[in-house]
Amino acid sequence: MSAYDDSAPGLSRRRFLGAASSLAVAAGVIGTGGAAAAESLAKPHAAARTMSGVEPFYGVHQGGIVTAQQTHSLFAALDLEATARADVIALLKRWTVAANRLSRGETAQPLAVPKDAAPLDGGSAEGLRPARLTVTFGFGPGLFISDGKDRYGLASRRPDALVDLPKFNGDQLVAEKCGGDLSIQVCADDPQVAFHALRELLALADGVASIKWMQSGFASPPAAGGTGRNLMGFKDGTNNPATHSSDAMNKVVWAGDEGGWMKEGSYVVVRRIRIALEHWDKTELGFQEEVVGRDKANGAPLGKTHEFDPLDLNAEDKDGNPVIPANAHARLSSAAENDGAQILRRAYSYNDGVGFYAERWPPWRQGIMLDAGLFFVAYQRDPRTGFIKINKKLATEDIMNQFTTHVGSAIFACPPGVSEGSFIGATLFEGLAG
Ligand SMILES: C=CC1=C(C)c2cc3[nH]c(cc4nc(cc5[nH]c(cc1n2)c(C)c5CCC(=O)O)C(CCC(=O)O)=C4C)c(C)c3C=C
Ligand SMILES: [Fe+2]
Repeated sequence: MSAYDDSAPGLSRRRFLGAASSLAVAAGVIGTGGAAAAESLAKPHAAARTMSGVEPFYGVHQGGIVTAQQTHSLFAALDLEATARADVIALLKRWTVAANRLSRGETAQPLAVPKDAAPLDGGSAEGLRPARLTVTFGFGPGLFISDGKDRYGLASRRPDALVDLPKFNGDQLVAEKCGGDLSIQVCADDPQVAFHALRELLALADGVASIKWMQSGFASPPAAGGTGRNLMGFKDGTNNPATHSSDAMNKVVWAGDEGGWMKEGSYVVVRRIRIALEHWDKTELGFQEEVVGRDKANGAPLGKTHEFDPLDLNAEDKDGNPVIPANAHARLSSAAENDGAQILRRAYSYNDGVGFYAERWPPWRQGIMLDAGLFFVAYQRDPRTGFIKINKKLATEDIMNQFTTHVGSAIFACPPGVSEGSFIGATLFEGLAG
């Protein structure tokens, strides 16, 4: 049975209801365990990585960050329409209750309504398994200040680390795929469970916030286990910091005392990066490996044998040239080349069909190209010393830029996890009137 085998004796969403409360109790115990929680969330037993697995919603940290990556993801950014802070808080309370229910395999709201009323849950996940659903909420800069206006009296609580992202060299950002006041990322091992959850959460936002953009993604685990591959065919995620190490996560991912109300939360930067796959697929294998700086088959750093061997950035070939080229992606993104900067990557590949292109120069080619690539998702304790630091270098020097274009971009503060009886983002509003 593979780690994702659905034939394991499991519970459907309906049958699951009875078992959910005892699991929720167990989740509460894990959730108060701090470092232990991070460790157990990051390394689920193989049995838990079935469609029947439940990821607890309540805990010190939000799920979906150090959680072992699910196979499907939907990331949605919303714009706030509410004029009153109380309406925002009420939405966050509704989302909390619903996200907890959904992650346990229940409907977003109880179903009992009369025949002449619309059901409170669309029912598209009825009979499906919980599929390790996680819901991760984020607050964009617009929650704190929008068009210079302090709409909700929260401007003074904007975290210093929640900066507006600078324009990077080569950015081709499309406004419709950028920004947002709030974010919801749902991840699950079943795409229907993920979409159902997102739909229900969006419905609960009616009149308070509306969707601005959405990005779907997929990440398939290899049959033999280990690191998955991106659409370029390379193992992607090898040199991520260890999610099972609470020391590493406290250093790289979770905000500390400096974060104030964000303590135990994290900052997410997302980038929709289109990859010229037609061009890449015609590129010689040896050059592909020089672009990445790693062996395509086994993921080892160039000059090394095994995937997890450390990069030797000083190694030279017999002619004195660096074994890992000066402009290789793995070199330029490494901590050693970025004053120690590190991020936790949790990217998903995307496939959005095809798009038309026309070149305005001889020989005047036009045609259809795949619209596919990487939905890059990076968590960090501080984006200024994380994503921004690393991407400044990549944007100007990375040879991979020949094949990639950043078309979407956003940043969100993902508040700490929720304890039972509280609501997502509660620490932001502590001590404020109303
Ligand atoms: C600013 C951060 C990064 C962007 C943007 C980015 C885009 C991007 N990356 C790949 C594929 C790979 N990336 C790999 C390593 C890697 N990438 C980043 C950062 C960004 N990548 C970091 C910090 C690292 C780790 C560097 C290190 O310490 O060794 C790899 C190698 C395998 C691995 O370690 O994961 C691949 C492959 C693509 C396709 C892409 C945009 C489309
Ligand atoms: Fe990368």
